[in-house]
Amino acid sequence: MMQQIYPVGSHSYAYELNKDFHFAAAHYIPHEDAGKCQQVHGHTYFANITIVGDELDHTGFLVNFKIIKDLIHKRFDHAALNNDQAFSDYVADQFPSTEVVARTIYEIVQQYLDSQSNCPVCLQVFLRETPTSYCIYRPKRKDRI
Ligand SMILES: Nc1nc2c(c(=O)[nH]1)N=C([C@H](O)[C@H](O)COP(=O)(O)OP(=O)(O)OP(=O)(O)O)CN2
Ligand SMILES: [Zn+2]
Repeated sequence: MMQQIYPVGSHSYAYELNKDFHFAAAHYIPHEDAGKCQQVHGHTYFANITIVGDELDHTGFLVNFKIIKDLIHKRFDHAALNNDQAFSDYVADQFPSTEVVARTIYEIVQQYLDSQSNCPVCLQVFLRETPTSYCIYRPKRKDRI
């Protein structure tokens, strides 16, 4: 796997953790304006997830790298994204575009982080769909940054 640093906005948290992983998945965009993307096709997605916080947990981790990968990889690797309940063929904001998949990954990760007593925060999800196309999803925050 290529080792690379991805752009992250400045923040004042003490710890910043990044987890990289791949997953292979099929999808289509169910709208005629999506051109060839209307046809079912596959990608080897590359994800980089950035998590920040000020406190470590009982293991000395901000969050376990393995859990972050498993949350996404176990659900989406070798999956047909359009069949996953996170996505819909009827609402554009839920079509499995790079943007929506990146946002969905954020939502899954942050939901897990919300259950942790040391309160880590997912700052952004970088999602590469092809060698020439990627999206960064950064939730809007009023606090800390
Ligand atoms: N804003 C978005 N635009 C497009 C998305 C998307 O998710 N968000 N998706 C697609 C297609 O699904 C396709 O997977 C990617 O398209 P594209 O980058 O055009 O792929 P190519 O490999 O053909 O790119 P080249 O750089 O021309 O080789 C389309 N648009
Ligand atoms: Zn695609």
